[in-house]
Amino acid sequence: MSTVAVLGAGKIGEALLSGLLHSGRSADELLFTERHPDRAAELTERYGVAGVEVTEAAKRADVLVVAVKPQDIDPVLDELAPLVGPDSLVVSMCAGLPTSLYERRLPEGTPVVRVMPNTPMLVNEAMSAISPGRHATDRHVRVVEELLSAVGKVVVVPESQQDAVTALSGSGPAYFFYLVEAMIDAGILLGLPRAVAEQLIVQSAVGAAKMLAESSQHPVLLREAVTSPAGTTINGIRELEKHGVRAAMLDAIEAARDRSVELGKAHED
Ligand SMILES: NC(=O)C1=CN([C@@H]2O[C@H](COP(=O)(O)OP(=O)(O)OC[C@H]3O[C@@H](n4cnc5c(N)ncnc54)[C@H](O)[C@@H]3O)[C@@H](O)[C@H]2O)C=CC1
Ligand SMILES: O=C(O)[C@@H]1CCC=N1
Repeated sequence: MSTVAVLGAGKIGEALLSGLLHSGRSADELLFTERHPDRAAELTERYGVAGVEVTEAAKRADVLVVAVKPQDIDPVLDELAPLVGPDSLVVSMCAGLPTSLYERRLPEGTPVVRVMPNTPMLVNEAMSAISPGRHATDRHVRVVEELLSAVGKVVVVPESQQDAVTALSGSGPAYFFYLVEAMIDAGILLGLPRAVAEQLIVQSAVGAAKMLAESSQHPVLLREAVTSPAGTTINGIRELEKHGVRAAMLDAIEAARDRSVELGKAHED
């Protein structure tokens, strides 16, 4: 088994470490770097994974997964440049950052694969989209596919689609959580105890997600099956339409895509 080092163990870095451990990987095959010592100590205590310096991570790991914020990428590239080369494999999970940025800043021929995962990796239900850079071969793509298949589903997409993917599945869980939050508030408005409202909505979300994943029916048909003629649901749908919820979703995801593009542009030469 290959050794994987996560560079920057924040929310997504932790989700990856935790998901890989869940999937049966041993803590000895995982490493991380983290600039905040308290955070590093917390993760080592929680998962038994060693926090190391980037030099050691580059020496010991077969796959280096960059999971710092896009705004923090410059020092990471400076640190990595003398430590990697054509025999390394660098995986970027940073929103917006193109593989060409890494290729420009790292030694010629360094293979880079861009990935957009999401936080359900914590429960082995991630959706990850991967795109090879200029020097990444089919073998590199397979290595990354195999790594991320352990923590969820994986698709390979052209890098030109990564900003859209980031807006849809990278940010997507936040929009579902937001909706759930709003529906729980509605339960409070109607006078239900908070704990009951939470249970009703969370289980409805789990059930709806399972139906989406497991039935072969289109979401429109699943919704129609809940919407009885002259019933309750259609009254609710009319309000959603009046408030432009569908248009709001289109605008929201377009705005997220635009921000991903902007994050990439901030690192153009
Ligand atoms: N949070 C999410 O749902 C998703 C995040 N991403 C991407 O993952 C990356 C990380 O995002 P989050 O985990 O949310 O951010 P975060 O802020 O929680 O984690 C980043 C971590 O990197 C550490 N760090 C920064 N510079 C470092 C350095 N030079 N050396 C070692 N550690 C360093 C920070 O201390 C922090 O713990 C971002 O680029 C984001 O676009 C991608 C998909 C989903
Ligand atoms: O909000 C962000 O920038 C990151 C990327 C996708 C999800 N979270």
